[in-house]
Order: sequence, then structure tokens, then C-alpha cells
Amino acid sequence: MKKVVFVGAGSMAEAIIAGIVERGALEPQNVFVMNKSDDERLTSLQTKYGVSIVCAQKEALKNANLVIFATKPKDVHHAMTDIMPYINEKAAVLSVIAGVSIQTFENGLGTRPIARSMPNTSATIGKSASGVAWNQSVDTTMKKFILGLLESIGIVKEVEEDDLHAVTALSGSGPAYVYYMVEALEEAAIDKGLTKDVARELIIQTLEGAAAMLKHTKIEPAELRKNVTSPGGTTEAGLKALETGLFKEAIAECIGKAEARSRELGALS
Ligand SMILES: NC(=O)C1=CN([C@@H]2O[C@H](COP(=O)(O)OP(=O)(O)OC[C@H]3O[C@@H](n4cnc5c(N)ncnc54)[C@H](O)[C@@H]3O)[C@@H](O)[C@H]2O)C=CC1
Ligand SMILES: O=C(O)[C@@H]1CCC=N1
Repeated sequence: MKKVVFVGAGSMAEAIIAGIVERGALEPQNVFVMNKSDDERLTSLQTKYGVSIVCAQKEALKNANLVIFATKPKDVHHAMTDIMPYINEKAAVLSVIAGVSIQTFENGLGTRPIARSMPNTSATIGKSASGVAWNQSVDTTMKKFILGLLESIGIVKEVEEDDLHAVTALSGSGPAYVYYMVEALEEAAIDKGLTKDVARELIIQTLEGAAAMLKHTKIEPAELRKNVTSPGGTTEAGLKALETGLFKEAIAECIGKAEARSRELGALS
């Protein structure tokens, strides 16, 4: 059984740990976590998921087959310097860090198998939409292992490394856009007299229903939209307000800014 070490034990690391441990992709005793500080955080992950904490002698790093980097982009250089004396020369690396290139890891940790991925926090419940790219050194066995881990937390698409900036803008950050839309829908529904509980349930079911229609009917979204929109009806009136509010333009700007920020984070690291 392969041993995996998480460098950085924040919210994304927890989302992935929850997904892989709860779906049995790895035995918790083969998963190790380390952080810059905050022993309480590590103890809490240990209690919740049965994972182990990397000890002061860093034995787990010496024995690791895969090291997963889940720090903020600004901390990645420190993290690489911290672990470099201990990391097994054969260990592969999987990064989930926004923007930071495979080349940056090769510069910091030497040429070794390196995968760069972009999951999202829905990994917690096995529903991540992830992208992944590889360097030349990742062999078929390690690729299968990493794809298996990413598949245990949701779906995964293999893409060119440069496209990970767009994946980050779309599905990495995507859950936040959806939650923001839910906040707006909820506020508007409450304003029109619904209770928060009723509004929340109706919104969740509407999102789930629309997502399932897209997935199962394979009908184009524009066609599905037309099916909802009766001429002179309520939907038409609502959609007109979105058009007037430049909804599509705002979405294009949102993805554009997020993609550009991913590139910036990479350049800054
Ligand atoms: N939160 C999200 O929705 C997603 C985040 N990501 C990426 O995941 C990464 C982590 O994000 P979050 O978990 O949200 O951040 P976070 O701030 O919750 O976690 C980062 C962790 O890294 C630790 N750390 C910092 N320096 C370290 C070092 N030298 N050695 C070991 N640990 C160190 C910190 O103590 C902290 O616990 C980011 O690079 C982000 O781009 C990717 C996909 C989605
Ligand atoms: O906001 C961020 O930078 C990270 C990357 C994707 C989601 N959260």
C-alpha cells in the first residue's frame, strides 16, 4: 500500500483527506499530515479521519511514495525547502496549489514525477471536478495511482498544464460562484416573503434538478432554457433583467479575472 504525506493541512487538504479516506481509496494509516504550525489542527484531523501526524524525525516523508502539496502559493518555496532534506528521492509529487507550475516544483525538488492538479472543495463529499497535468517522469503506475486518488474524490480531466489556469478559474473557484448565486437567490426570495428554510430547500432542489437534467438528458443548456421560457411569461421577464444587468459579461469577466490571477500567482511563486 502506498504512503502519502500532505504538506499543508488546511481546508483543501481536509476536503481531499475526507474524500479519499471515506471512500477507502487509501487506508488512513497510510496518510500523514504536516503543517507549518498549529498542532491542534493536526490532532483534529487525526481524530476525525484516523490519519497520522508527521513526526519530528520526518520518518513518513522518508518513506512516502507521494507527497501532496496543499499550501498557499506564497508558502510553497518554504514548504519545499523545509521538506527537501527528508523527501525520498523516488517520491512523486502531487500539487493542488493554484497557479504554481510543474517547473517550480522541478526547480525546488529536482526532476522527479510531478503532477499538478486543481480539485475543488466538493472533494469532501466525493463530488470534486478536478483537472490534472503531468511531467514526463510520471510513469503509468504512478499516473494510475494519482488518477485513482482524484477519481475517489470526484471526476477528473487530464489537460495540458497551461489549461489548468482556466480549470482553476472555472471549477476550482466555481463552487464559490455558485454559493454566491445561492446567497443572492435566497436574499431575493426572503425579500419576496419566503422563509429562509423554504427558500434554501427550493434553491438546492432547483440546482440539483437543473444539473441532473444537463447530465442525464444531454440536451444543450440553451435548449433547456428555452423549454422553461414561455413567451411573455415569468422566466422571460426574469432573464431580461439578467441581460440588462450584463450577466454573461459579468461571468466572462469573473472567469477572465480568476484565470489571470492564477497566472499571476504562478509568476509570483
Ligand atoms: N480552498 C479551495 O477551494 C481550493 C484550494 N486550492 C489550493 O489549495 C491550496 C491550499 O488552500 P487552502 O487549503 O484553502 O488553504 P489553507 O490556508 O486552509 O491551508 C494551507 C495550509 O498550509 C500550511 N502551510 C503553510 N506553510 C507550510 C509549510 N512550510 N509546511 C507545511 N505546511 C505549510 C498552513 O499552515 C495551512 O494549514 C492553495 O494553494 C489553493 O490554491 C485548490 C483547489 C480549491
Ligand atoms: O481562491 C483560490 O485561490 C483557490 C484556488 C481555487 C479555489 N480556491
